[in-house]
Amino acid sequence: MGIEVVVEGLTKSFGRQTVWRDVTLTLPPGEVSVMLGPSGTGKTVFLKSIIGLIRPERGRVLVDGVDMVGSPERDVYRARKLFGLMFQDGALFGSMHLFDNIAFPLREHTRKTEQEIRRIVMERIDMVGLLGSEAKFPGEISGGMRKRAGLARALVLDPQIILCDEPDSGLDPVRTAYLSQLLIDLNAQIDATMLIVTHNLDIAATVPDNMGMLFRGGLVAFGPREELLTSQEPVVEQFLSGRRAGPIGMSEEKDEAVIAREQLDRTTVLGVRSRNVPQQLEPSPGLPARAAVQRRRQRLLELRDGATS
Ligand SMILES: Nc1ncnc2c1ncn2[C@@H]1O[C@H](COP(=O)(O)OP(=O)(O)OP(=O)(O)O)[C@@H](O)[C@H]1O
Repeated sequence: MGIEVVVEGLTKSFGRQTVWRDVTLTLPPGEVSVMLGPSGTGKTVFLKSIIGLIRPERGRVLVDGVDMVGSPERDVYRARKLFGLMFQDGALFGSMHLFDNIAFPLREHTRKTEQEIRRIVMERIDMVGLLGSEAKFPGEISGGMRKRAGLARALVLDPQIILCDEPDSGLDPVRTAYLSQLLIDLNAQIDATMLIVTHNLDIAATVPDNMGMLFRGGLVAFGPREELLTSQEPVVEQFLSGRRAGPIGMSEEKDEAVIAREQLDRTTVLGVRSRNVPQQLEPSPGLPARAAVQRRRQRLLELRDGATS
């Protein structure tokens, strides 16, 4: 089962620019969470802070007893092995074919034999639907396949926490839909805690158990999908409904084209801008049910009972 990630009072600045202040949230074990937010609000910096690649000035990120912000580098390095990281562009080595790209972390960080490495790599290649493409080079395959290869590489060390930075960037709507299904299928198969940073409202509406939103230097909301998708919070509501009027404006470092594309996304995803909660994706037929669903139900019941007692 995935590991809980507890973020407490996290503040990060670059010089005089505070990216975000006092961010507190918990990624529940094995659940899928999405972090939304206009461009430049610090979503990538947040991911990097969770894995200890960026050290915020204040706060803690607790992972398996290690504070990724304040613990000694050797402890952070050890805890980092619990993570799988999928970068925007797949971050593949152009000179290696897919098999070697995906095998790279195993050859770098373990003493496994080539036979074991082959078994693991082929299993992960199968999981992301790339069987038969292992001898291809990144330059010979589509953007969607490169993303899936990046995901396969993020999976080889059996991560208990998976961080995905804009997994949909550059993908058409159909490929994005396949990717959404793949993320849910992976969660059903490996029960890892997942955090996905995205602008894509289709992913936000159908994939995660929990959603959060960063805006103008802070976390405006984080909670169960049902709450966020029906939220009256002006920033969240505007972002999810795609209206121009509202607190999110041109100052959020977007150009007209980005705004137009995002608005198109939102209209399509949420249908006639209804505030109904879209259905969450289920694992593909033949796969196990997501263990997180039952745990989450229990967790939310306990939260509700705690609030009413
Ligand atoms: N190493 C760095 N040094 C200085 N400033 C940085 C550094 N990394 C990020 N920033 C700044 O922090 C802010 C947040 O950047 P970040 O990439 O996290 O935004 P984002 O929300 O992921 O944006 P996008 O959605 O466009 O990818 C930006 O203003 C960026 O310029």
